[in-house]
Amino acid sequence: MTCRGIVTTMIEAHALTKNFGDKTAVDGIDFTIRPGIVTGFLGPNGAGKSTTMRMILGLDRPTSGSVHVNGHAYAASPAPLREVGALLEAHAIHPGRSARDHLRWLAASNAIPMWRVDEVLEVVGLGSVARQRAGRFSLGMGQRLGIAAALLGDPPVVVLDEPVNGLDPEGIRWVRNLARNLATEGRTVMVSSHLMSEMALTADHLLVIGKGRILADCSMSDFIANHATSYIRVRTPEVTLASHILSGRGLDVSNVDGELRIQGMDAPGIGEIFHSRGVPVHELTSISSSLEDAFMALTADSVEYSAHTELGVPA
Ligand SMILES: Nc1ncnc2c1ncn2[C@@H]1O[C@H](COP(=O)(O)OP(=O)(O)OP(=O)(O)O)[C@@H](O)[C@H]1O
Repeated sequence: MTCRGIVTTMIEAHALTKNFGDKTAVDGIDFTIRPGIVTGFLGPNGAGKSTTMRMILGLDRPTSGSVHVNGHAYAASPAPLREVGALLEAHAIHPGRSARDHLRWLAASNAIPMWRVDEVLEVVGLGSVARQRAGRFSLGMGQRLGIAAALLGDPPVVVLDEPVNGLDPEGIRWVRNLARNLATEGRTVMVSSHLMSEMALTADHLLVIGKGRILADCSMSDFIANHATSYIRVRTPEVTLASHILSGRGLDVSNVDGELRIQGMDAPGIGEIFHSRGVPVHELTSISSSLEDAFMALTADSVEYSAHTELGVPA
């Protein structure tokens, strides 16, 4: 599949805000989504991801601020499906219509040639069920059909809201590869998720949102370097001696509430040193905090519905 669109297309938001009554869903955010990479839009439930994407697509009107695709509001686009392809969480497909007819109807209303319908049905793996009624489709098949609709106009910008929802592992891998291929072709690709583990495998750049605000806007590699930590935890009654010995070996040692956290050597190496110096060790554990942990820590204050409130005790 080739990208016939403009390869410099970007999505740019300035002070983008959306209130629903007295609820602020999106709170004055600024961001730029660039072409040629996959940007992961990550946040816990209720963070404002869908509302932001709906504003990008002109389906919700910002309360204030703006979001532009290729320099203009998307709602003003003369050929919307050729400019932005989108998969939203709740996509309306007439249950009695076949997958093929659904796409043909979309194609006709966007002046897209009919041969493109069969092409995208093959791309998403629905070629063999193209004439079946969409109402009988599984959640995963429905997602594939939604993605087919997003790709129909061969758009330079692709926005996918939680695309792996309902997909089996093979489908998840397929979406991941698809997003990466679309970016490699020079398209602007924005993918939302509430799963850090998924984004870690898909995104080049991360935009983390919590309670309507941007919490991080950085490359995936910077996020990993800054947030994914690993160290060796040591508990010993000889804290001062142990710390002195390890620091003398050039290791990075910190004392956190009486436990030593050591970076620069693995657990067996540290154990050997303590053994040779006769230092008693009560615990020697290799700790690695995952990206999921880092994401949870970053968004901990922004989670709307958390499960750690005890019954009867208000949060
Ligand atoms: N039409 C609406 N009316 C009132 N409140 C809304 C409306 N749409 C969204 N909200 C609220 O705005 C906030 C952001 O919702 P949004 O759906 O954008 O979050 P999200 O990050 O996409 O979450 P999820 O992953 O659960 O879909 C939530 O508190 C939500 O309840």
